[in-house]
Amino acid sequence: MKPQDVIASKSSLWIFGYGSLVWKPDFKYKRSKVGYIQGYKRRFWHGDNFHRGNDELPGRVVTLIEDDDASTWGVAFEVTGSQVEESLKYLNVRETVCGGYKTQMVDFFAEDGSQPPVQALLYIATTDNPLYLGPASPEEIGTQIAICRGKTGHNLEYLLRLAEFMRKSCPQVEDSHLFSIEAAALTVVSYLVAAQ
Ligand SMILES: N[C@@H](CCC(=O)N[C@@H](CS)C(=O)NCC(=O)O)C(=O)O
Repeated sequence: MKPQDVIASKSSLWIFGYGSLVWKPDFKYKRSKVGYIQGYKRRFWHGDNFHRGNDELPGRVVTLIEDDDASTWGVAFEVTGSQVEESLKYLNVRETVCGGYKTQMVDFFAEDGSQPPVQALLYIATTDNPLYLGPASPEEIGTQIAICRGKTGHNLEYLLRLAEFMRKSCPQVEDSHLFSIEAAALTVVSYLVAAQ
């Protein structure tokens, strides 16, 4: 059986989100927990020519970059029964077909320590992905996000919703990468508004 078939045959599965999934899972799930994964840092280094950008002006969305000293906070969603296949089918289109992400299993640690770590599926866009854009300054990334939009909406919404989630649900986490890009994007927006 292919790994995807093994996963889809499970009666229960945890799916970890760290980007748009934290604020817009858009699939049915039994329960969710805020928590983190170890060994990865979240970076706005993945391009998006569908949801939040297009071929001429690709947007910037997050992916995970391996870093033994880092952890990334987000939300894990438990899907059970028919929700497993339904969520995987939906996410395959949203994440893999439209977004260039691939699946990977990691250990998820719930914030409340209510359970030992559980294996969770996540979607990651690796550096060999044709949409990978790589590192850039907060100002460059913020400017790109401030001016891009795609079929799902503005790239700015993607950024601000993630920043809002981190402030509300993970206030103890200082994500300088995320918040420096947010500040840069809002500065660009203020200039664009003033120039009108
Ligand atoms: N895989 C990450 C990132 C997911 C992500 O942002 N994927 C994009 C695909 S490029 C998406 O679903 N966008 C939908 C949207 O922007 O509303 C997560 O777990 O949240």
